[in-house]
Order: sequence, then C-alpha cells, then structure tokens
Amino acid sequence: MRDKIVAGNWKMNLTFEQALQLANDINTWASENKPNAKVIIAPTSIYLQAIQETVDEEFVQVASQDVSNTEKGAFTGDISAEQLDSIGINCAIVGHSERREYQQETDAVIAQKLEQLFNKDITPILCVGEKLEEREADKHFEVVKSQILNALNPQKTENLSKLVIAYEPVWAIGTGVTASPEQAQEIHAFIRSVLNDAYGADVAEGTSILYGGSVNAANAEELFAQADIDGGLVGGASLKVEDFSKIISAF
Ligand SMILES: O=C(CO)COP(=O)(O)O
Repeated sequence: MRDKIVAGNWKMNLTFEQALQLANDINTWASENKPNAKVIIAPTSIYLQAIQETVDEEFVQVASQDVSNTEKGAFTGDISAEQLDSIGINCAIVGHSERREYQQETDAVIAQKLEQLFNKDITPILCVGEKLEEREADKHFEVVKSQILNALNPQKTENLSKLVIAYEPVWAIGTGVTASPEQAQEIHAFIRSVLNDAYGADVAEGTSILYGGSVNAANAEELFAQADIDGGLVGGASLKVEDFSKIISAF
C-alpha cells in the first residue's frame, strides 16, 4: 500500500528561531496525535541540520527544497545529494514550478537532479503541473505527461519504487484557487495511468501522488478523499501548526 503523505514546503519563509519553533510544535503535535499520514517538512537549506536534530524522525521527516544536478565541485551555492545524505536528509523536493520559472530549470536538469538523489537513496518529491494558459488551452494532460516522462525516462526503473510525485497546477499555487477535488482526481488518475503505461503496475500503484496548490484546513478532507490523491504538498498553510495539523488530520 502506498504512503499517505502531508508535506510542508516552507519555501523562503521563517527566521531560524521561528523555524525551530514551528518544527518543535509540529513534532509535539505529531508525537501526541500519531496521524495516519507521514509528515514531512521542508525548511530552508541552512536550517536543515538543526531541524533534523530537533524533530524525532519517527514522527516528522525533514526534506530539502532542492538539490544540485551535479555530483560535486565548482558550483557555488549549490547543495549536492551527497551533502544532504551526509547530514541524514533522505527526502528532497525536485522541479518545483517556482524553480522551473525563476531558475529556468528544464526537464533535463530535473532528470539529472533525480538521478543524483536516487544515487544517494534520497526520496524525490517530483513536482509537475501546468500553467493557467496551458489549462485554458486544454493542454494540461499533455504538459504533465511530458514533464513526467522527460524526468523519469532516463532513470532506472528499479529506482522508481522510491518516487513521490506532487501535482501542483501553477494557477493554484499561492492564489487561494484550488483545483476542485474532481479536477485533481482526474489528473492524478491520469498521472497513474502514465506511470502504468511507461513503467508498469508496481510503479503506478506504489507511487504516492500528492496534490499541491492552496491546500488548506477547509479543503484538505475532500481532496484527500479522492482515490488517487495520496496526500498534499502544502505551502502557505504549512507555516502555522494549527492549520498544518488540521490538514494532516484530514486523513
Ligand atoms: O507550492 C506549493 C507547495 O509546494 C503550494 O503552495 P500554497 O499551498 O501556498 O499554494
């Protein structure tokens, strides 16, 4: 059975003190409430180690928001999979639409990042999703399919058992506009069928597919009730323990 996961992408928010406090609060909540979903938090990279030491990995896992597409060397500012592994980080977000947009990350670069992560046995949360104009032109299936196949085709199929995918329509991120549960279910089922056709039933059935884009305490339950939605990748609403814990409790 695939994992139910609620992951908080903190993006470039919170001071060190605020981040430690939030991590502590989430850890306390999770240890007391034993939620049905796996809880992941992704802080700014410079806080990773301190937060990793603050939380109990039985209750809260810590993920990086990104990783370098190269192994090591003269890449100022980048963080390698080996470096993440060396401080005990075993999960990383890859290909977030904000990096595709602001850092010009291509599918080819994202494929290299995935390979770096798989080489170090780090679980990738691969983000895919269409822009508003692509949805309006009814191109969302085609866009998402090519993002997935371009990122995954270069990988070894045996590595795909570790994969998590997050479907995040760009038009729903930080906008307060969420995909309806029906819209999200439709494309999540499609993503599973793409995985099935390309890599077989074990990968398709074993891959947790998270929804992201204005998930909040009020809409999480209906989204998570859909057959192919295995959890959420949450931005804004993951920055307050009250909201994030309600979202996790939607499972
Ligand atoms: O981008 C997201 C998570 O990675 C979603 O952000 P919001 O939940 O703030 O819309």
